[in-house]
Amino acid sequence: MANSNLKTLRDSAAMRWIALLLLALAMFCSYIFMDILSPIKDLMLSQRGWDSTAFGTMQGAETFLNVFVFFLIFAGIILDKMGVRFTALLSGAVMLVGALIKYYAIADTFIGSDIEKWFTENLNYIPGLDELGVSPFYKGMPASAKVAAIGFMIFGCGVEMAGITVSRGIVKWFKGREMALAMGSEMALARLGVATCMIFSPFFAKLGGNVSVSRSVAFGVVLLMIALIMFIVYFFMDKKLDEQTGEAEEKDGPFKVSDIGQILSSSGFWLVALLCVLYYSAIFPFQKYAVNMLQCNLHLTTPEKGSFWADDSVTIVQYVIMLIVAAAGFASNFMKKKDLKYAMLVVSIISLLVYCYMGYMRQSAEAIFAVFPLLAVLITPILGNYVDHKGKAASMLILGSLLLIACHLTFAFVLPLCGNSPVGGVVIAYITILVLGASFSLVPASLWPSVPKLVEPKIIGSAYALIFWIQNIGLWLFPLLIGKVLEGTNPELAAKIKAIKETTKHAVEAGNMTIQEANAQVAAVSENVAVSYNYTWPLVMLAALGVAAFFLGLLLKAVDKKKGIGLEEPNIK
Ligand SMILES: NCCCC[C@H](N)C(=O)NCC(=O)O
Repeated sequence: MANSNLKTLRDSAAMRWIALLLLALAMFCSYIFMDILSPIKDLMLSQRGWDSTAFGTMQGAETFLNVFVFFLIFAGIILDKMGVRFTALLSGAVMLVGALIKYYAIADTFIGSDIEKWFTENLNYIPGLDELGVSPFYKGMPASAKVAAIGFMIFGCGVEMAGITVSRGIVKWFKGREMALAMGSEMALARLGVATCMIFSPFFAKLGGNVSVSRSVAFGVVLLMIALIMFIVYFFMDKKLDEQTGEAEEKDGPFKVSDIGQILSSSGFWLVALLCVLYYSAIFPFQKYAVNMLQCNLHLTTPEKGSFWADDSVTIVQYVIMLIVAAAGFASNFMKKKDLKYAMLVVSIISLLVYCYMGYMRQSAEAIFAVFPLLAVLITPILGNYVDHKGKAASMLILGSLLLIACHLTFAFVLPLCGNSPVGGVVIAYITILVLGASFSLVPASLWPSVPKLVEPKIIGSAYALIFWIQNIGLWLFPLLIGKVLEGTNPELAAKIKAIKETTKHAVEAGNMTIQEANAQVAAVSENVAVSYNYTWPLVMLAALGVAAFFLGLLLKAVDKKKGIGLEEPNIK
């Protein structure tokens, strides 16, 4: 047994935070790749001949192996059996392999290749899965979308494995210290990754005036190489720590698969897992539709080409301002002097207001929505710090759910009333998105650091994996449900497209119209339809998830009090 008085790497604050930085930077890069195609859906449709179904099916493939082949469960077992550093390297490599496959699918060299031919003719039907409606491929899906889906499935395994590994790694280095602050900081950087992706993916795709979607994916691949390097450096730090501690955690009670039963028998675990799936299902799937929801409600008018606000350099300036918001807000957590702390916060808040103003002037739904992860960047570490020193994690989960309900109901019932008031509409949208961002800080900052209080250290990896698995079911299901509710409650829009397709088809057949004219008319109607959806019912459905999460939060607080789990207690005593 190692001498517990020995000074180890994690006793040094600098070393602990360097370890965190390595893990968090790797997650920052991974979150950028995760959404790399989301902001360039229109380009995928025009450059690669995909349609919305192909795009949605490819995006949904991310969770496929995790949910239906139980990869996440295996990932948890691998993590608990093999330890953090091995699993970190493995997840980094798996992410990179998946990303390279996706890159190849999108690259110009794929077009006209034998592989494209093969995939066009094959992989149309997966017996069993088609009947269940969960197949990641379908007949008529473009070959590039099929191969991209395969790559994204593999990447999805890697990124979720990385997620649980990083959480486990943070517990290893920070337990009994600033654990929630560390987790909050890691998540803050991940949120910055999402905001970075929203801005830079379209930027790279359109760089220099010629459109290349593969350039965006290549940018993501380079970042994943950097993520792997971060994990390699972390490997050596983690090894050194284990040499110093004699791997005490692992040796005191080696992990057995049967230990998982212990997790499943904990009522606290189930409440946290259910709360997690309900809450995150109302956030991540919403994120995929939010830009379109804003376009439908706010009737934004893009600035004229060539005008100041339409210039690419404004995008870069806005991103730099975003970095100032994040850096000043984050640094304020570490300022010992009160004056300096408040000065940093003021800088951060003023920069946030400037950012919002620019988003309004650019009339860009993407830029307006990019403020969502931004507030989370700013306050997740602050809330993590609060959990470390004051506790109240269960209460924060309840408050986060309440804010979620309020925001989705505002989007559903208040925003549609603002369509004719451009300034009022954007102001309400910003306030609601910022409050949602606050909710998205409250819940993650209190939920993830609570898991180590529910299970023994040797099974933390499996506990995180089980929660992620349950969460992934929601992340797979709810984007589909939102789409279905949206189509079901806006039948006139689908009818409009059907009608124009039929009218133009007849006109072409009768020789009254050229195919080009017909396509232009269909495109014009589709463009108009795309910004005309009424989002009320999908948003009510998401608010209902918030209501269920709210009641689970109340129950969790009661169970915590009865069983003395300590969720309301601070991490640092
Ligand atoms: N697009 C999938 C996102 C996966 C998120 C991951 N399982 C998770 O919950 N991470 C923690 C977080 O708050 O982002």
